[in-house]
Amino acid sequence: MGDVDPAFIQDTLHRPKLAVIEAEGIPLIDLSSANASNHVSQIADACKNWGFFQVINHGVPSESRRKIEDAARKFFALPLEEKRKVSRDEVNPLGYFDTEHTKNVRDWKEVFDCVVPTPAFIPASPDPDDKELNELTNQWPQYPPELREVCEEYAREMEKLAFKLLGLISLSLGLPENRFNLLFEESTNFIRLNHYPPCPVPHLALGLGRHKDSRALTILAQDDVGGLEVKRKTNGEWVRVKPTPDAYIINVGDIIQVWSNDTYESVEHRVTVNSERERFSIPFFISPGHHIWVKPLEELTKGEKPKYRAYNWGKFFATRRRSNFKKLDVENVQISHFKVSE
Ligand SMILES: O=C(O)CCC(=O)C(=O)O
Ligand SMILES: [Fe+2]
Repeated sequence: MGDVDPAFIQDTLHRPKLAVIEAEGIPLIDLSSANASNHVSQIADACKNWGFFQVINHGVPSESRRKIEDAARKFFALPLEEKRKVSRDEVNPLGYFDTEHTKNVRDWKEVFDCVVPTPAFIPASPDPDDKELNELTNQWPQYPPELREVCEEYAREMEKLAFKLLGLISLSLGLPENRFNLLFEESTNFIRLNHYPPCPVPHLALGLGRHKDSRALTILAQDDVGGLEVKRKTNGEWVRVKPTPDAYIINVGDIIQVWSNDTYESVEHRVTVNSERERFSIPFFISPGHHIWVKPLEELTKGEKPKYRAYNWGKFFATRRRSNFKKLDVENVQISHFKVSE
């Protein structure tokens, strides 16, 4: 193991297999208008069977993606002490971070988080009686100077795509296309820049441990290296999402699972690393306003029991944020904690 910090080493059960299984069958949906009549049923099948799909002809200009990818490379190439000037800390959850732990094992990665659009607010504490809000403040590095502008431009493109996808998801659940729109007023959307450096022990560590995304929907740009693995619903096997040039990978997050009363499930995924090539990825997490109470939609629970109690998104976020900062002995707050017993 050489000099590798034992904090990175996964339990035997969670170590990646050496033989990669390519995911056959993760749906690839062509969002160009010529195919519009199929979009809703394609999305319904993808959300039910995989919780993941890829989109092409999505309308996001490739220039906008190239600019943010270039800026991310420039930022992560800076010396550590430069990056640490914009480090996230116990007060500010945004900025640079290289000591993330997922399920208490350290991830082989470094990240930069920013919230867009601004201003965005979250509760000051997890305490339900504390009504104080804090504004989320981005920490922009000095270099590359264009980072802020490219993130803001990229976020505007992501939002357009997000509303297109949320509209299709809503239709696929038998709801009006704009059903979700109001829930995203005063959103807490954020962009994460991920950098996974080459790893000397790729069979023992993970770039990002198995997890589900806690927000509504994730739109991910991955580069051509590959490493994202999805837990296939049919047999629980980890399968690799093959990089498709210019495509976006979309996955349903926990909030859509709750809104849809489990019709669509948030699926576990993880990232493997390799000893030769660094990898970059950029997820955009679409998230409601802090004031939103997340619960199964009434239209979908007529004649059916809601499977979750309502939880306040802002308080959930504040609780996660507090525990994310430290390596914990207890499990992070999860939607399963709000599940109504059968
Ligand atoms: O890097 C990737 O491919 C996935 C990242 C991811 O799942 C996340 O940041 O939540
Ligand atoms: Fe994720």
